[in-house]
Amino acid sequence: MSIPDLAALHALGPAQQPTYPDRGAVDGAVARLRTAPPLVFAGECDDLKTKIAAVARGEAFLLQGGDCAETFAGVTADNVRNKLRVLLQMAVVLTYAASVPVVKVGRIAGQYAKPRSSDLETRDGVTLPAYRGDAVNGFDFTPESRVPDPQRLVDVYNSSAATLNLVRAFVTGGYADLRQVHTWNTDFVRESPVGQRYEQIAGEIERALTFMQAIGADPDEFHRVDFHSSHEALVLEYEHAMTRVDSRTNTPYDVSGHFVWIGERTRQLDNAHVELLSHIRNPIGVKLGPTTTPDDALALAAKLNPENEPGRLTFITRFGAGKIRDGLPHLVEKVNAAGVEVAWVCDPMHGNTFEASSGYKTRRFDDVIEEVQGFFDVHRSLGTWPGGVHVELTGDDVTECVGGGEELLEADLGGRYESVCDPRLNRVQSLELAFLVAEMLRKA
Ligand SMILES: O=C[C@H](O)[C@H](O)COP(=O)(O)O
Ligand SMILES: C=C(OP(=O)(O)O)C(=O)O
Ligand SMILES: [Mn+2]
Repeated sequence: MSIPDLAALHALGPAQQPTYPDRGAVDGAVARLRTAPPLVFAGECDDLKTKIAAVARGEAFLLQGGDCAETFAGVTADNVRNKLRVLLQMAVVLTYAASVPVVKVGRIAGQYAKPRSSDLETRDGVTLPAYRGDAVNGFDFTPESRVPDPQRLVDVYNSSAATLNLVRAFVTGGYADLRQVHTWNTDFVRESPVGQRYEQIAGEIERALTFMQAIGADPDEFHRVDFHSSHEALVLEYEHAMTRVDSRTNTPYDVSGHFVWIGERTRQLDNAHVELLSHIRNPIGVKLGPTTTPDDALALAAKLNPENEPGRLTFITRFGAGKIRDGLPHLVEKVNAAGVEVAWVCDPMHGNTFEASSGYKTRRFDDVIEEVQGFFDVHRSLGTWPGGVHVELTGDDVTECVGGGEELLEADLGGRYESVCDPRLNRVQSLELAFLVAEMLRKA
C-alpha cells in the first residue's frame, strides 16, 4: 500500500490544522523530519496489534493513559517516571485484582497537538489564536507565542525521542521489575487509603514472587514489562513525515508512535486523517462521541480496516456519563452484528468536562466512574467485552478533577492546576479508578 501525498491530504480540507505564516519554514521542518530515524519499529507496532487482538477477543484489557497535552517543559526525568509509575501501579491492580492480562499504552512520547473547540481565546478583552499544543504554538498568552511555528514539529520529535528513550530504560532496565511493586508506592500516595490498599496487594504479589522463585521460576520473567506509546495523529505534516515504508513488509507505518488515534473532531470519513491512517499498518483508534451513528462506525471500520484484521482497530467511545447507557448499545449491537473486529475502549473523560465557577475546566471523579460503569453494564448486557479504559492522568498530586477519596472541591482547583488543556486525574484518583475498574472487571 502506498502513502498518499501530503498535498493531496491537504486538498481534502482537513480540520484542526495550524495556519502557518511561512510555508518555506514548514517545508524545512518537514524535510528535517523525513530524514529523522523512526521513534518506534514496525515490528513493535505489530506486537501491540497482536495484543489488541487479544483485547478484542476478550482475553486482555487495555490501559491507555497519560496527559491530555504533553509539554516540552514536561520532558524531565521526574515527570516521565511519575507518569510511568502510576500506570504501572494501575496495571498491577488491574492484573492482580481481576486476573486479566493488561496491555499498557501511554498517552506519551508524542501527545503534543490539540484539537480545540474554538480557534480563538479571549482573556480580559484580548483575543488571540487558541493554544493548540506545544506541537503548534506556545501556551503563553501573547501574540508572538500563539503564532504557529513549524520548528515545533522538530521539537516534538526530539522531545518524544527523549521521553521514549527514558521510558524504554525504565521498563527494561529494572524500574518496572515486578519485585519493585512496593517501591512504586512511595511519597504522598502511600499514606492515603488507596495507597494502603495497594500496599496490601503489593505484599501479596511479593510473597507470590518469592514462592515462584523458590520453586525455580526464572526471575528474569518479572524483570521487564511491555509498554507502548500513543498519541492523537493530528498535525498532518508531522504524521506524514513520520510515515515510512517498512522494509520487512513493504507497507507504510507511522513510526512516530506505536498506536495513533483519530480524534472526535477529525473522524470525517472522507477527510485527511481517516485517509492517511487508512494507509498505515499500525494499530489505530478512533474516538466516537455521542453523535456517532452505527452507520458512521461501520463506514469507518470498512475504510480503516477493510480486511477486518484483528487488533487493527479500536473504537474509543466518549459519550459522557449521562449518555452512554442510551447511546452505546445500538452502536455496539450493529457493529457486532456486522462481524466487525474491534476492541471497545471507554474514554470516560472527554464527555464529562465542564467549567467550574472559578473558570477552571474540570471533571467529576464520580462522572468518570459512572461512565465506566455504564460502559461495563452495556457490554455485559450485550455479551460483548469491555476492552479497556483510556484516561487523562498524571503521576503528580495535582488538583484538576473534583471528587475522589480526597474529596477535592471546586474551591481546591487553584491549588495545583497544571494541565495546559484538559483536567487529569491525579495519582490517588488514578489508583482509585484502577481499584474500581478491577472490581467491575471481576464481575465481567
Ligand atoms: O483534549 C481534547 C480537546 O483538545 C479538548 O477537550 C478541547 O478543549 P476545548 O473545548 O477547551 O477547546
Ligand atoms: C482531543 C481528545 O479527545 P476527543 O477527540 O475525544 O475530544 C483527547 O483525547 O485529548
Ligand atoms: Mn483531552
